[in-house]
Amino acid sequence: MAIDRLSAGYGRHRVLCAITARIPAARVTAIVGPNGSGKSTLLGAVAGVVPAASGAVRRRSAVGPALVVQRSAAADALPISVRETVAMGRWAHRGPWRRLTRDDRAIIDTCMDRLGIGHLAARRLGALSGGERQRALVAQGLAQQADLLLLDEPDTGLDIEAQQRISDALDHTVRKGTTVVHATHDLAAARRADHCVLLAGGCVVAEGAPSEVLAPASLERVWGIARTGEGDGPDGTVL
Ligand SMILES: Nc1ncnc2c1ncn2[C@@H]1O[C@H](COP(=O)(O)OP(=O)(O)OP(=O)(O)O)[C@@H](O)[C@H]1O
Repeated sequence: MAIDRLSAGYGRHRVLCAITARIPAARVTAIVGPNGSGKSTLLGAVAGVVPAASGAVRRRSAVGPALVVQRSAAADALPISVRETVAMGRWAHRGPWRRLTRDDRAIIDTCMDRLGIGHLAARRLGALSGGERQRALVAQGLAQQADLLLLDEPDTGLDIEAQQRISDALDHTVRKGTTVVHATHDLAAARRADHCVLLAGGCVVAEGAPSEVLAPASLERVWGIARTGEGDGPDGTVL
């Protein structure tokens, strides 16, 4: 996927300023940057839910991407079960009546199992813990079987098991050919990605291999701090 001079925002408030980036296919790309740097807006613009003011997102596929929003953005009050939440991932495949096929049901079960939430299928989404809910939203994203999966901070505030489940599920879908792009504050997760885009103030500061993009000089430039790795706290310091 190629993002070419993409500008987008909300009304008159321009957030992204001519973003240009190359997102490698069937790989994991991490979008990093300080709070308010435009990570969610970029994901939204790529997904088409935030309209582009100018520029373009070029993809080979005509199929829309799957977007997994931050769990805080998911409506807790909806009387919807975990299974129904994951099933929504199949709606785009099923037209207005949304009658699920046997294949759809098998995909929904597989996605719940992959995230370790099969036992929660009948529970109400709003009654789950934050980590459980996040896993349900990732399962919904996987159930869409899109070739581009966009995730907004899927790892924030999760325990190690939930993080590992999500990470394993994403690795699996990448091996099957899906392109994954996730926004994160977790530098360790960003370093594990294949590609990294660093944003500040709605602009791309650096793009490329995580080891280069997240080098101490960039971190210092963007956050005003130098993190040299060992002896400087855990690699996964959340910024
Ligand atoms: N729905 C909205 N309406 C108006 N402005 C918005 C909206 N969503 C975000 N913004 C503004 O756009 C800018 C970028 O926000 P965005 O959520 O894209 O940043 P972010 O890098 O994802 O931040 P964070 O790390 O805090 O999640 C901020 O100034 C924010 O206030």
